[in-house]
Amino acid sequence: MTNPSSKKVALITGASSGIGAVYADRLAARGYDLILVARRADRLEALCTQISKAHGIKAEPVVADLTKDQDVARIETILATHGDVHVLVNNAGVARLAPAAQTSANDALTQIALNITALTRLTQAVMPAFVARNQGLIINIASALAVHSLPISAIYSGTKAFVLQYSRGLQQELAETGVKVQLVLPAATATELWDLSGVPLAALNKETLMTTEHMVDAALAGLDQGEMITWPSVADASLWDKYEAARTELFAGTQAGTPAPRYKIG
Ligand SMILES: NC(=O)C1=CN([C@@H]2O[C@H](COP(=O)(O)OP(=O)(O)OC[C@H]3O[C@@H](n4cnc5c(N)ncnc54)[C@H](OP(=O)(O)O)[C@@H]3O)[C@@H](O)[C@H]2O)C=CC1
Ligand SMILES: N[C@@H](C=O)C(=O)O
Repeated sequence: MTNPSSKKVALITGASSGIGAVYADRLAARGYDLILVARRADRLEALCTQISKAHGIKAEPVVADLTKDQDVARIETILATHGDVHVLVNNAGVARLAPAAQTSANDALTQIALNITALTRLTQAVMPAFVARNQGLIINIASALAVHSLPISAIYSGTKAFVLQYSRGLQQELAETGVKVQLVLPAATATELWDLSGVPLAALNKETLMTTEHMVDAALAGLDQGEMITWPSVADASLWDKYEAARTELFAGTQAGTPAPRYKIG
């Protein structure tokens, strides 16, 4: 598939609501044509009409259920062959917040399929074209829960920890190329995700809740400032540096080759 206008295209997953819909608006305002992916065709079509009028760009809805193999394969094909896709926003995600012991296998696998498998497949599909062009941007939406587990978030936190480590690894692999991977770790943001998760939005402390507009604008401001890891709500940026320093020291401590003395072995 080739775009005859050769305009830069951003493909955004989970664009039918919440954070993804605001990314669509903001990237259109920056001049990108859009491919918007989600399951709800009516929402996608309305958004494409509204955004293309507002910003004078082309916006195409692509209906896909990214927990289904054939639907992910269709999006992989677009990413691998389109030629004008310069930005992939891996935003589609789902949370089912409940103790793991009370979570059905289906709910667990849905979170893994969407938050991990689809994100990985789409990233892997677009990377060869980006690397060949030595240009491209992948924005991976993780969560503050990537570094924190609650008694109701074992599976969700696990999926977001994957996004964190996968993105960090890619950043190192691609460091000498023109391909950028931005990892975004939002905290609670006011979206439909909450009511679907089992924890109603109304139950959250409003003071800890960010608007979607603030979240996306902060993430894009971080990107413009050259950040590859963006914590939209964290005021003290040195906290991540300290976390990284402690993590690096811990990893170095594992490279001993013998049991730690406290285990009194041999
Ligand atoms: N809200 C929050 O507090 C936080 C959210 N995040 C992350 O932000 C991202 C966006 O979530 P948010 O905007 O909050 O939530 P929303 O529920 O508003 O948006 C989720 C989007 O994902 C799409 N989606 C869900 N299931 C599928 C599927 N099977 N196939 C394709 N698309 C699907 C939905 O569209 P449709 O139903 O039409 O398919 C929707 O567009 C997620 O990755 C989430 O984990 C991270 C931290 C905090
Ligand atoms: N999606 C939210 C809740 O689980 C989050 O990531 O904070």
